[in-house]
Amino acid sequence: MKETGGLPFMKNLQATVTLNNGSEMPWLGLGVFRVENGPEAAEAVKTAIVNGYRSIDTAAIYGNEESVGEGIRQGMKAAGISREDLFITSKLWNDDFGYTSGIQAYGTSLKKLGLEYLDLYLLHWPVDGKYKEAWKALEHLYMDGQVIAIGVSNFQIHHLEDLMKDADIKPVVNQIEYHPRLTQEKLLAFCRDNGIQVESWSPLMAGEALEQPELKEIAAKYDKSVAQIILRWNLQNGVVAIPKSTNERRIVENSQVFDFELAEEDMGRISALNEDRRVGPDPDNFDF
Ligand SMILES: NC(=O)C1=CN([C@@H]2O[C@H](COP(=O)(O)OP(=O)(O)OC[C@H]3O[C@@H](n4cnc5c(N)ncnc54)[C@H](OP(=O)(O)O)[C@@H]3O)[C@@H](O)[C@H]2O)C=CC1
Ligand SMILES: O=C1CO[C@H](CO)[C@@H](O)[C@@H]1O
Repeated sequence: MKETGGLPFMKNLQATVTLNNGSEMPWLGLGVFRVENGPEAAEAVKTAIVNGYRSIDTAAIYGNEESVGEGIRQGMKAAGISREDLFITSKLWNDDFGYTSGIQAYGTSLKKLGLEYLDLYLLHWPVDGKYKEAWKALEHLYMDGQVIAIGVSNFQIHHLEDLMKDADIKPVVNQIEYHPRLTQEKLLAFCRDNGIQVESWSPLMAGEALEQPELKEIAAKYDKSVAQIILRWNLQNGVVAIPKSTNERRIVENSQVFDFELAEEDMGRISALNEDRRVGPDPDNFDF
């Protein structure tokens, strides 16, 4: 494989970033939102693991934890790896934001997944008036050794500042919508300054970004697909990415982003596509 001179820390699909609690998280993982609980979810997870993925991102609200667990077991067996080689994330859904309910929901997710622990457990959305109590539940799970790391998702700067005022443990990760149309630079800088790793959801804009003419032009220049260009742009910005696919060819394609490097000029061209445009809900104005 060609050396990526500027980025010696991201050599391949198993390359990890060290989180603020010392644990290691792969730079790239598989997302499984909108994948029904059943053979398709299990197959996608197994396919990803067999093709070298080590990180899987699910959530209680996706309703597919059982099949994701099945895929994990099949994938480990087929790839000849063990649980410690994987990084599994799930998320506490908003309805369970409370101390006792948060702890119980974690147990339910583990049971559905058939796992003894998660590598990362996230608060799914910053539910007003509830996220601090829910965070206490995650802190308990962490202090009790039941989970390797805890973090948040969809938190804006003001949510993070408010949470960290009272928290005993800092979130390791903030998983946010992030793609060339939504670069959230202030939030990224805040997370960087506070040692919180940013992770991108809908990195491909749920598919919408793939027809963008400027991205197509850059893709042609590097002889890569638009998806690969976007994912590489994520990594070079220091952002972990979890693209979703249930198609084997695209699962593999999305993983082939460690053998080339985008020039500064092209990184800038991609970032300049920002329009502060979301494909998902606004963390300051959601009603679920
Ligand atoms: N924390 C949060 O609030 C949220 C978290 N997430 C997480 O982030 C993950 C990724 O986000 P998601 O919204 O799924 O969207 P993505 O941006 O990952 O896009 C997924 C879509 O792009 C298609 N696709 C994937 N790879 C390629 C490719 N190489 N070429 C062409 N098309 C491709 C997929 O279709 P196909 O499967 O047919 O390949 C699918 O339609 C989720 O699955 C979930 O785990 C998502 C939303 C919110
Ligand atoms: O992960 C998720 C996928 O999208 C859903 C609705 O848009 C959200 O509930 C959730 O954040």
